[in-house]
Amino acid sequence: MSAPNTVRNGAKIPATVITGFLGAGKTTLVRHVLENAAGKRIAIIVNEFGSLGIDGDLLKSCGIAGCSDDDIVELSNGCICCTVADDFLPTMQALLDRDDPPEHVLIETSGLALPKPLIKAFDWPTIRSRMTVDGVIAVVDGPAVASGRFADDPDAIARQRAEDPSVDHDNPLAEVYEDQLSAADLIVLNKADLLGDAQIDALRETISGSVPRAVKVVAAREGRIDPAVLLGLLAAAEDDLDARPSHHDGADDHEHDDFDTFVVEIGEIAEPDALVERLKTVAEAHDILRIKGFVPVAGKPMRLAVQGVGARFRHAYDRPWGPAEDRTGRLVVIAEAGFDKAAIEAAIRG
Ligand SMILES: Nc1nc2c(ncn2[C@@H]2O[C@H](COP(=O)(O)OP(=O)(O)OP(=O)(O)O)[C@@H](O)[C@H]2O)c(=O)[nH]1
Repeated sequence: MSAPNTVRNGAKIPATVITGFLGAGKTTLVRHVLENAAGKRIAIIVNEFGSLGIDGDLLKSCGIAGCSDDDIVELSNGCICCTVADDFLPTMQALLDRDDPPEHVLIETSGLALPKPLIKAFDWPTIRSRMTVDGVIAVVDGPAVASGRFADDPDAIARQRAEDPSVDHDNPLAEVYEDQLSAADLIVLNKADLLGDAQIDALRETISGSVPRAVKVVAAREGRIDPAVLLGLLAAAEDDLDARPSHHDGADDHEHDDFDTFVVEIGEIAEPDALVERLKTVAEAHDILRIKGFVPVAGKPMRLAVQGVGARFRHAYDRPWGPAEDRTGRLVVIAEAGFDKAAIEAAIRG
């Protein structure tokens, strides 16, 4: 009997898990890897919290030679940490069973996903025999950390603990961020273009001091790190789970109900800059974490990709609207739960 086709010379297919909070630059980093893959056959699994597969769509429209739509698998509608058995494992199995299986698998988790349950899945016998986690890369939004986005307020925690001793954090973002960092074999301090040298040094020190073991922290712009480094960490993370503590260790399950998402549909807009100004104002007023999607602009055959992280926005035409696509704009909004959906929707529509 011949050996399974996925195990060549006894080697397992490496997988790299790319984690990091909403908007840190995970898709940007994945794109950089694909653009510099030097012919390596890479499959990508893209997971999103919202119900629209924006990241997968952005990667599919990237036009990179050798990167076909079949190599990009979208797992939308729920964080991968909670859908491991239902979505992730069958997807991985299908990739491995292809006639021409990938040489490397990149998994971009949602910005709210906890990486540990995903790494644990690689310890399951059916996957373990054929794959290994080469490394977990945590992408960090440098300016967001510098602004205290993920910081706990010790006084607030003390007050909450007095009422409920099981309270861990007062800031739900902190818990997700810390879990993502704790799981990492390499931390990419991204958006270095928005930071000064002294800030980068200080952040590197703070981050290094906050993780449970020595992990390299590398500053980057637009996720530009040599793929040979990113895809060659040889960490076998599935063998090393205890070194990656999670706030949810010991818990059977966890919830994402600290955060919520919805989609705003809008018609053709007249002018991109006016929309972006409106979005900035809404994002600030409602403390929105992430807005992203595609919008039709009057008179333009191309669709406008809009990306917002907090109140920082970028927009660019990415590809023409397809003949079968309705020219309806769809923007995914993600924020801490309890926001005023109707007010946000009205303000975005203008
Ligand atoms: N200034 C600056 N912007 C960046 C950098 N890297 C990424 N961005 C921008 O940050 C925004 C979010 O980047 P993405 O790569 O989509 O982030 P993500 O982590 O995949 O986002 P989610 O999947 O929604 O969590 C986009 O507008 C990017 O163009 C960087 O190094 N500098």
